[in-house]
Amino acid sequence: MTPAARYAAAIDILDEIAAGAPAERCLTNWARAHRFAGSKDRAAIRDHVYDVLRCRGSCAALGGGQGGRALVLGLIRLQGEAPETVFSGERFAPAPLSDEERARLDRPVPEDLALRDWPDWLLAPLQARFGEECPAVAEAMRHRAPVFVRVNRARVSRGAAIAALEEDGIEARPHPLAETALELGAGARRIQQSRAWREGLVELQDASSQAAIARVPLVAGQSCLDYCAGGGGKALALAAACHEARISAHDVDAGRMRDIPVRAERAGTRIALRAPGDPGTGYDLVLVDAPCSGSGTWRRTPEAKWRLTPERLEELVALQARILSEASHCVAPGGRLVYMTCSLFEAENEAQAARFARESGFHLLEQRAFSPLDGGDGFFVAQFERR
Ligand SMILES: C[S@@+](CC[C@H](N)C(=O)[O-])C[C@H]1O[C@@H](n2cnc3c(N)ncnc32)[C@H](O)[C@@H]1O
Repeated sequence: MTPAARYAAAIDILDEIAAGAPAERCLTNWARAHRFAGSKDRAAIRDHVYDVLRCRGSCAALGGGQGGRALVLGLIRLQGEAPETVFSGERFAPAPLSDEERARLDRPVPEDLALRDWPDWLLAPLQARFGEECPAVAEAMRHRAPVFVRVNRARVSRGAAIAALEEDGIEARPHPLAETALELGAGARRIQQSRAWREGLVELQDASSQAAIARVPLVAGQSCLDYCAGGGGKALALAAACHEARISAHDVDAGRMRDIPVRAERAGTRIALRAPGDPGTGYDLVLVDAPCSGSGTWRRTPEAKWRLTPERLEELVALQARILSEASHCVAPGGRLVYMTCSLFEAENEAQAARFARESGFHLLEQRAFSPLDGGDGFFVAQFERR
């Protein structure tokens, strides 16, 4: 496909998304209906769609509307390309610009583009949390997130992991957020085909999550419950950090833990699965990686930022409070509870931690928030001790 044809495909897909369909489903359906498109075409189209979703407000302002064509015109302007090279009307390319679209190109570019890419109702929480850094954080959230892997230190050194990735043509360099973190460069898309990944030397995990896990003081012989284990990302990181700890995983939805045994085997470790509603008690450490807005990860899931509503955020805050209360019963006297979210908002982070400390028999020991200005996703970790 020509570059212009890929933009034309992105226009069609963005029209479907604007009509309410989820982006992933639209991309899959498009690929099924266009079998001639190769993997490079599909990757480029996907990048265009996600670049628009990340910057939907500024693309709409620059392109003059919310439809696929206007959004892609806005994206081309944002990227500093000449619109006529894409909107050429040549075979499979988008139709040439109309007079109205052409007239739009002469209008000045608005100055507050980064803030337009953040939902209006969430500007106040962003401002409250980040103050003077708010525009820089909003700007960072408009760009693609780096790809990070966690080196499985139980298996391999950081240097050996870098060498193994290089054998498969994947560039990797250490990232300062965590000793286990490698940021991938060229070849990152091939990570799950690499020997290093297949043999459990590395696992995909954001650098902020790794930095948060590095703060968890799990020691040999202790018992640990990952109360909201999902696919087991945090449980696996804890197991790698402390091979001699006994780690259990629990989730309200057993199906979400389906991959944990396979992932644990690949990593050369063992994680015991608990049935939903039967997490057990008396753990030295309980981790609550709570369901949240996911706002810290919106560079990867930009659709979610336009979908979140004030009502949903309120529901999430209430759910987090409920889960913290449930999980607190699993902690042994004198044990620790660690609360994590991948949110940027105080309501889900500092305010939630302060409320829990006020209302429970737990004492807040420390908390740390990470923002995309640190390099990884937005993330929050708070540690409590049971009195
Ligand atoms: C942020 S995700 C966990 C991600 C996971 N820890 C990882 O690193 O891959 C939150 C998880 O909480 C689970 N969850 C939601 N409500 C819950 C509840 N009441 N009790 C336990 N788990 C719950 C969800 O099913 C979801 O898997």
